Amino acid sequence: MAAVTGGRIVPTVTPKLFTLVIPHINGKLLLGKKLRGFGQGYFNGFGGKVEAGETVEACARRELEEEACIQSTSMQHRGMLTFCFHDNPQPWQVHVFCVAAFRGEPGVTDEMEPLWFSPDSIPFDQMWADDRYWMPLFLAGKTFEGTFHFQDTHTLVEHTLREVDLLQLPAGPHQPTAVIVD
Ligand SMILES: CNc1ncnc2c1ncn2[C@@H]1O[C@H](COP(=O)(O)OP(=O)(O)OP(=O)(O)O)[C@@H](O)[C@H]1O
Repeated sequence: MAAVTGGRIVPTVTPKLFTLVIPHINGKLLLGKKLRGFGQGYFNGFGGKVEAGETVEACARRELEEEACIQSTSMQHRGMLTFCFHDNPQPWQVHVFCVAAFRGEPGVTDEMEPLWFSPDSIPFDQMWADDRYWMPLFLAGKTFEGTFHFQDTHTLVEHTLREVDLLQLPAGPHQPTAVIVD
């Protein structure tokens, strides 16, 4: 993809889309211990890559069901996080959802082991380095946007974070585009 700026053609890289879904009910958070794949061993919300033809919201619902065995009955889009990795030209755009109610009983899957945490026992030392920055806004019911730069995948070197009034979801079903790196 390329953008035209002041008569010059500037190559841009379309971010890869992800979801991150966190039930927050009666003051407690449901997080999952990742049992395999990217971020194995970390506690995180539930989520994953948005598939071709899928909306971001549909991905959030699907991942919650696949990874925690529950179905959201009340979900709110609360954050947009951009992760930039020094060794990867394609940034990740992660849409964070808060689940206020669900059907079913959280259960362990081959990917995640769900556990409830009170706000003062969130295991930040076993979580992604960005989580400790935006989680207070999430817990306070705020809507937020942030960009986090990682070196060597796990080392956070720089970030920006701000509250926003409104977040925009990408319109319609996801249509991945080829990454062009200049
Ligand atoms: C760098 N700092 C980060 N901080 C907080 N959360 C992060 C994160 N980096 C990735 N995440 C989340 O981790 C999940 C990975 O998803 P991931 O398992 O790779 O996707 P998916 O389930 O589609 O893949 P498989 O089908 O298992 O290969 C996904 O929710 C994504 O938002």
